Amino acid sequence: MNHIQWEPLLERLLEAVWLVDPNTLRIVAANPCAADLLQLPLHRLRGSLASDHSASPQDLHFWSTLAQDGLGSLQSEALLRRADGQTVRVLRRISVLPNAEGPPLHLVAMQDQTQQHQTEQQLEHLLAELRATLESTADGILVCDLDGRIRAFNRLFAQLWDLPATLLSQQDDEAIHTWMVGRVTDADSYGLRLGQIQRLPLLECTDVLVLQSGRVLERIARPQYARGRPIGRVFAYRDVTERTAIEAKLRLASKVFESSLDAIFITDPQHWVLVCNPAAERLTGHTHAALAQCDATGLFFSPTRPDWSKDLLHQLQQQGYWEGELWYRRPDQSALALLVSWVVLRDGAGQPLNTVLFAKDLSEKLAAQQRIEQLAYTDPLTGLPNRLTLTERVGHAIRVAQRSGTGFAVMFLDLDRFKHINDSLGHLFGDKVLIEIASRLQTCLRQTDTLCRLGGDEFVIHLHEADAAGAEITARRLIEAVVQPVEIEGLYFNLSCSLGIALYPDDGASLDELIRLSDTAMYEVKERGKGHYRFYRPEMNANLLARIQLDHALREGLRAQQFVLHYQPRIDLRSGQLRSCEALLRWQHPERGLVLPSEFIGVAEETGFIVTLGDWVLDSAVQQAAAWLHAGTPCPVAVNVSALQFHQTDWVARVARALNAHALPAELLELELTESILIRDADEALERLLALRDLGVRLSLDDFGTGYSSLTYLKRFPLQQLKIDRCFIATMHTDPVDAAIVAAIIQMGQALQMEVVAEGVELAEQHARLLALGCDQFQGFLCSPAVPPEPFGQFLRQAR
Ligand SMILES: Nc1nc2c(ncn2[C@@H]2O[C@@H]3COP(=O)(O)O[C@H]4[C@@H](O)[C@H](n5cnc6c(=O)[nH]c(N)nc65)O[C@@H]4COP(=O)(O)O[C@H]3[C@H]2O)c(=O)[nH]1
Repeated sequence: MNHIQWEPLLERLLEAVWLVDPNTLRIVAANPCAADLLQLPLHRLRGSLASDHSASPQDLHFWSTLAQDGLGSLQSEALLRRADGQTVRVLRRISVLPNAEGPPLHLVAMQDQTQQHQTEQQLEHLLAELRATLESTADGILVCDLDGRIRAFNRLFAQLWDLPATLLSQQDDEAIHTWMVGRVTDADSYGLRLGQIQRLPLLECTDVLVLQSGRVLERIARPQYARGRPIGRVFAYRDVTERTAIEAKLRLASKVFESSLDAIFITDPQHWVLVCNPAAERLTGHTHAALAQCDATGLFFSPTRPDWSKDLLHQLQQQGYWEGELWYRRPDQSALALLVSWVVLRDGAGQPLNTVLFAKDLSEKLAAQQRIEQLAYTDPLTGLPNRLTLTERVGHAIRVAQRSGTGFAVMFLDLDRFKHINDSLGHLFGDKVLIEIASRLQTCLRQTDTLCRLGGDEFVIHLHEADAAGAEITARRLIEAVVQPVEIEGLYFNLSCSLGIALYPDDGASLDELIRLSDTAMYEVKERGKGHYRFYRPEMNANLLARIQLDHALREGLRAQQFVLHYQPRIDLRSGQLRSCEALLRWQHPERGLVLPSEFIGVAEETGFIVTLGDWVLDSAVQQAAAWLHAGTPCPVAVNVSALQFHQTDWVARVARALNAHALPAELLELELTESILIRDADEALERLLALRDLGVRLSLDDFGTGYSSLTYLKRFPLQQLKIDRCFIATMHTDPVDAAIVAAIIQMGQALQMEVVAEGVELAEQHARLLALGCDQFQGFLCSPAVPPEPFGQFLRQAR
């Protein structure tokens, strides 16, 4: 049967078509496209077995099974062989073509798949390449669509996030996102940021994520575009743990560099400055720009080692570091001492890269050292050597003297009444006086002598190789220097000093002993009127001992009730009537008899025992006045108050207690105060005096004329009485100056409406003059000395 009749029909088809006889599986007709496909002329195609063109065993097998299974509609891929031996992949569709003239035929239509196959292969290749690229990037990549669904990720991503194997195989986006949230340290911020990134598809951003494992990831999120539109997002994760740590270290190093108190210079290997820190600018007084490109070795100098830089270069080369003390001259020409540490930095091959030098300012340390040394050896107020220096120098002098047989003198100098200055004008003023005196004393001495301040107003002088004659000359010079008028803060006044001298080796063999002995000699001067000098004599020690014994005896005496009060009347000058009396202390000593206050008040004041003794006097005098009052012979009693007593904080309360205890009206008690009491802390004194006045006690100023005699406090303080010191009364009838002073005091008292009492009136002549001058009262042997209470009581009764 001829099937070529089909060919005109087949010719029009665009696909390659065969008609195959199902029995013989021979091609009975074909179209030109089929001839082209196999590159065979039609006539050779016709009649050939379909399987002749198969290029794969599967295809041969296909035709053989088709023969057995019969007709059906099939579509499959097949590999054909062309005439030139090349294979061609086709998509083959086989369908049944009914045939009116015989059994149905197989219509085999074939589409050349070569092109498509090539495209697919190229695509696959491209995909493989893309995958390889994805895998070979240095970052972990996660690709998501706009809704956050995961489209791809690479192995590194899985590694960085420690994704477990189960998640890798599951393809569960939600589980992967949850895993990631669970890995970061701050899940809240992570979630917020991710939400923000999702809401803004065009956002490009870089974030740093810290994972709980300690790993630090940098995440770069970029939009993914297709045809100009964002279709998703690519997240690139990079492990920056190490980099972050290095950056943190660098930041720290930079902070240290910037904030270091020590100057730091970084130089090139030839020591040219490249960089320096702010401390270096402060230290040098130059800006960074001015310091850059300076030769660092030229910045410093060493006054003691001119060739220090040679040593530096040698040691840097040999050992890689150098340390030493150098100096820097600042622009204002001041020189700074520095501790410089110089270090060489080398590369891996050992070649010098840079040098770093650290410079620490030593000025404060040096100043502190100097100050410590100064403090250790000098008196901070006057700058004079202190006892330590004196000990060293005298120790040396003793050693020299022992060898050479020479001697030296030690003097103890104490300012007279310095305490008054300190108390009345304040410590700061007192300090200025001491500085002035120290400098005056210094000018009287040779360089080899040592003037040392022991403390307070006490000075010790070591007179180098001086004998008694030399010491005496120097002592006079020193006293003369002290008595010159002093002017401080516009105030002029005079000072004096007492000075004791001890000689080495005659008096003592050690400094301590010589100081003690010269102190004893100085004390002796004080005792005998001050303002002079004395050499130590062995009997002086006995005096000191006597004072210690006296103190002891006084305390014992009070316990044994050996003290008594005597009373001296005060008489109205005009009427001659008894007005009041002064209680005066007496010590009824079992062996020494009646001892007067001049022999013990000084020691009692020195030791502070005067406070106890004064309390006893106050109480006894108040008791006596109360007794006279109750006996119907009232007589006001005046009691002497020492400075130490007055400055007891509860002094007013003590007075009130004594008055209450004996029920004495306050106006029958008079307190005699000295000027020094009022001068010291005048505000406090005024407060106390007002409190005493409020109690009703009369207040009297004793020994007026001998002290400061200041009008200011006479006006300011609530005093009712002024007592003219007896030294003026004693000579007022012979010395016109003293007479004028007495007259002035009386006039002043009258002007201030104060009663004026003259003390120590012994002569009728004195009495007459005082009366003429208008003095109110007198007290003195002319009338009566102080007498025991009984005769005084009698006196009172008679006077009534
Ligand atoms: N040459 C001479 N002297 C006369 C004459 N009239 C009185 N005197 C003496 O002059 C002193 C007057 O006392 P004062 O100036 O307060 O001076 C007193 C007073 O400062 C102090 N004193 C006496 N008793 C006490 C006391 O109880 N407490 C305190 N803190 N000091 C006392 O001792 C100083 C000396 O006291 P006394 O030796 O009792 O000496 C008394 C008295 O006996 C006279 O016509 N000619």
